[in-house]
Amino acid sequence: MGETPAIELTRLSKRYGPVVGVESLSLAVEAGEVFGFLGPNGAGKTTTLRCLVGLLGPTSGHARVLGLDPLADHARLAPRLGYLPGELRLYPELTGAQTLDLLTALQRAPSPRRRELCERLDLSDRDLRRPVLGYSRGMKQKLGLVQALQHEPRLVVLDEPTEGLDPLVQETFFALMAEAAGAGRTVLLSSHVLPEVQRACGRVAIIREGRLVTVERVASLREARARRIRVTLGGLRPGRPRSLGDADRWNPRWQGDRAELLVPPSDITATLRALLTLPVADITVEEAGLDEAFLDLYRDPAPPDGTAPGNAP
Ligand SMILES: Nc1ncnc2c1ncn2[C@@H]1O[C@H](COP(=O)(O)OP(=O)(O)OP(=O)(O)O)[C@@H](O)[C@H]1O
Repeated sequence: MGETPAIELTRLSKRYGPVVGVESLSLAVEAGEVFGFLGPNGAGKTTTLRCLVGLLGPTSGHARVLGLDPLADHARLAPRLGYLPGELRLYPELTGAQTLDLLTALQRAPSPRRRELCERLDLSDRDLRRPVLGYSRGMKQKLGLVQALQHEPRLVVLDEPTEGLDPLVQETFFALMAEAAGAGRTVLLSSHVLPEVQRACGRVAIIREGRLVTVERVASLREARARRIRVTLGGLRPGRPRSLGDADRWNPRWQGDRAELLVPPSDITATLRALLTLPVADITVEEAGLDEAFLDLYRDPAPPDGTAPGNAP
């Protein structure tokens, strides 16, 4: 693409004393991408996002955001960056409108989209005149989204953006993401919910225990999903140990004489060959759900050197 990446992490590590937040994370997000950052609880998503927006400094390695250093160039980045933290802390006595004014001042930029966003996210003028102390969780999240997008930033960093939003508002959120992508803005969205990322993002990084597991196009993640084999064996003697021979390495789950196993597509032929040497009464093969493919990635052992395959746009 030739352009400076919107986000560039180079062996970024952040430790909290002895605790690893993230470890040697290298990643590039191109301008105009809607990029997902996916991982289980405690994987290091929030830590990475905080390093990107200049709220945390890395222990080693570095981050470049829109070609700038998030800490040293914070003032230059502020107008071009929108950030929705995972735990939005607001001053309870300020009204919604005062909160947005305060955040506008910190963004050092006008907020041409505020009214439109409030309307689309169903935050009425009456709501905006109330102190946020009385806001529901969903209303706070909507206010958070308005402030993250109101100044039309080049890059939007969203930590678990749909938390607390009802399904109707989630639809508006997805529409906003599609529009941002259409307008050439870059979005980085962290989540532990795969369908959300699948819907909004073109590429996704999967992170676990502070390390990058893989960076994939969402479409490839679908293709790479495991196959589920269900096999029924004939002639098993009660009380005798059950085995699928070589296919036991896929940890079959047994129920009577029937076993179920999840196998990566690359191993499906070899596994079927191994199974067909057994007294098979019945066998079926189908694609596993996308969630299961994703859980497989969560469970895989981390690569020893912190590198990950497929880290190319
Ligand atoms: N301020 C802190 N002090 C000590 N350890 C921390 C701190 N913040 C995060 N950690 C640790 O760093 C690791 C990564 O945490 P982080 O919050 O970045 O993960 P996450 O992927 O955002 O998790 P979640 O999905 O639960 O929000 C965890 O082990 C966490 O306990």
